Amino acid sequence: MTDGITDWDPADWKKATDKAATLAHALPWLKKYHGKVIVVKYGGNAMTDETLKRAFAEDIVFLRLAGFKPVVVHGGGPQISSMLDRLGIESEFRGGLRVTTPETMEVVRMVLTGQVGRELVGLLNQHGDLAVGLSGEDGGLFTAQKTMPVIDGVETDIGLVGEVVGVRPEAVQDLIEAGRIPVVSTVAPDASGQVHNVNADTAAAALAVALGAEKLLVLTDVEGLYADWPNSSDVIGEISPESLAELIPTLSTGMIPKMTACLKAVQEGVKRSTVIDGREPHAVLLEIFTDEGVGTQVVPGAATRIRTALYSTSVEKGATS
Ligand SMILES: Nc1ncnc2c1ncn2[C@@H]1O[C@H](COP(=O)(O)OP(=O)(O)O)[C@@H](O)[C@H]1O
Ligand SMILES: CC(=O)N[C@@H](CCC(=O)OP(=O)(O)O)C(=O)O
Repeated sequence: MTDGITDWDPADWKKATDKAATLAHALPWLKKYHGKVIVVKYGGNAMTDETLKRAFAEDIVFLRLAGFKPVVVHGGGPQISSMLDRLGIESEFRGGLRVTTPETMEVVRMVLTGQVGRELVGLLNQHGDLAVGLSGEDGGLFTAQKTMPVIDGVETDIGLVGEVVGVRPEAVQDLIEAGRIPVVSTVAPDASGQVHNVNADTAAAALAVALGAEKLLVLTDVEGLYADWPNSSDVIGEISPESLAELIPTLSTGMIPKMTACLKAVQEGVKRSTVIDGREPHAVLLEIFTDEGVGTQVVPGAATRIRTALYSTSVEKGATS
């Protein structure tokens, strides 16, 4: 009789050994990032699909349980536009930034802190109640100053839009030290208490600098920075801050604040910033645990490296947003 003795199915054994090999391969990155702060900016355009949102939450909780210190800064541009639309208020962007009247500001604050941030905290907390939401108004986190972007060579008033001029990261640091995952929405008061709408890429960069983050990861809805958008799907894999500074004036739409934020983060001490495609399930883990990385990395001293797109539909998908 052989009761109680079972054999491995060869297919299951192969799966188990593959899993062990994958985990062992992760060791260098686990060592590299253990105890390090990684600021992850989750753009509204990457939040459209429920499966992707759940995969994002899994990645962030994975990083935290693996000993990293992830901090999420979220956007919500499309969600704000959709709410404004429902309320019959038109959305207007100048230089990639939303023209923000006092009425629009009320909607921005409601959607970012009351809807998008809440949803993300809920998704993360399905894995163990680690996430805590806060906004730039909490604990003096951000101080904003009205910004007047130069558009077509002219300083332009676009309303209650701010840039971050001060960060008091203590509230976020307290949460990190308590083992929590901070989830930050980017509404920020100026010195008089008037709340301003701050582009989430800009705010994420300011927070990454203030926290001394190892990395700023920016999730969006394209494979990275296209070298010749919208004509070709060649992606800039790696670029130095100096070369990026030369390129930024030639960029359009949301890529202007995004790449400016990546540049500023690296210029002010973050080791590298990377734009990755949030439409790819588990994009965060893919970026962190691969040699080449994915997306576009801004790294001091890098020679510009251009590669063909990993999937050919990138430009068409990106160009629709
Ligand atoms: N050179 C470029 N490379 C990639 N995307 C670009 C480029 N120029 C403009 N874009 C546009 O920028 C968009 C991303 O910015 P944005 O819509 O603000 O994203 P998010 O909501 O993730 O912050 C892309 O979907 C694409 O349409
Ligand atoms: C000033 C400004 O443009 N603020 C943005 C804030 C949200 C954001 O940045 O969201 P994404 O990351 O999804 O683009 C806005 O109102 O849309």
